[in-house]
Amino acid sequence: MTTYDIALIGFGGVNRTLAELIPTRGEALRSELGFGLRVVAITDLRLGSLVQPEGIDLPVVLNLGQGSETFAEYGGSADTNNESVIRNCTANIICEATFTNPEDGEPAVSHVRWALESGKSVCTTNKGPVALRGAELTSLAARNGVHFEFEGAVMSGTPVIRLAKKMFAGLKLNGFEGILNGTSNYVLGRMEAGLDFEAAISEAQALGYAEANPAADIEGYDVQLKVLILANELLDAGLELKDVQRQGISTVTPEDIRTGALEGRRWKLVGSARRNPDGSVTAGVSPVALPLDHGLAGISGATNALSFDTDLLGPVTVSGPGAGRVETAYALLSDIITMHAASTEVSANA
Ligand SMILES: NC(=O)c1ccc[n+]([C@@H]2O[C@H](COP(=O)([O-])OP(=O)(O)OC[C@H]3O[C@@H](n4cnc5c(N)ncnc54)[C@H](O)[C@@H]3O)[C@@H](O)[C@H]2O)c1
Ligand SMILES: N[C@@H](CCO)C(=O)O
Repeated sequence: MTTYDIALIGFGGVNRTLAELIPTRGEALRSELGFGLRVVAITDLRLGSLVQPEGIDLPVVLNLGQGSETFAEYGGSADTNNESVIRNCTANIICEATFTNPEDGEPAVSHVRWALESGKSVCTTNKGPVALRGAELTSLAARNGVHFEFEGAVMSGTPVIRLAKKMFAGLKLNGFEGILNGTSNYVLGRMEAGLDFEAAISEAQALGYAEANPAADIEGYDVQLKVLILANELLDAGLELKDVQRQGISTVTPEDIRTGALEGRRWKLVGSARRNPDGSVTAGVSPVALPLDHGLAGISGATNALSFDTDLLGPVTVSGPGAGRVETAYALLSDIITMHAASTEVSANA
């Protein structure tokens, strides 16, 4: 039985939930999928770092983080020591779930680079490294014979990136449009129900949907990164962040929402990309008042939906959770399952 040792970089909502899933889903993983998981290192800005090659006692560390205590009181350090932990710990897989930085992706880009350079596979839900350094990190992983997986960077655990890459073979993808931010979709829905903007954002934060700085959700930065990821991964668009036009929902007023409702329209934040006749790709994100019979108009709460425009099937739409701690932790698990399946295939063919 294979056991993968993992390191959790960032111990907030997503990686904590992964740490909760490991004991609860551990038996099913072992019996159904043929591998076990053991956490051997954790780093976090507030807690510091803890490295235990024999395996960290997860129930103990899951109780930390409410007060001012750090890992120093548990045999670790109050400093994150990210580079040394990532490079030197015994983990096979690094799960990167620190804050998304929409400007340059740091320090997560460095976290991923250190891991891949030291022969460790990486799964991440962090959009920064994937959107801003995706091609470079994918090729670094290939050069080092390890994996770089990031399904949770778009639509949390709902499979869209792997699904499109694996299942659309033989089809031509002309573009996509979708609702790709759970927080703004939740906020627009709550405003439609009469709640004010700030109260709706507070609710989305409490539910674990919002970014550390919710302006990233509200001003469209989060969807801009997701559109960039999808355009480059699925349309081979070769775009940079500045090529994706961005407008968020802060300009949508309660009055716009009321007027839209009277006209049979619903405001949604829509991210899209389309291949032009000359082969180039136009991509962007903006709020749109969709007619109620539009396929995306009925997507509510933190649910997301992505409609792919294919040549032989026409539109193919995937809908599911776009945010949430459990949903996103599952994305990391699905990345590890993918890595395991790839390793098993290699061994079978050897
Ligand atoms: N929560 C969701 O629904 C969701 C969905 C998809 C993707 N994501 C992405 O997943 C990542 C994690 O999300 P989350 O909800 O867990 O966020 P969070 O804010 O709850 O947790 C992030 C954690 O990272 C830690 N951290 C920040 N910088 C660090 C550093 N340099 N070194 C070590 N630790 C550091 C913070 O202390 C915090 O505990 C983010 O990039 C987010 O964009 C989240
Ligand atoms: N803050 C993001 C998390 C998922 O990337 C959202 O609300 O969709």
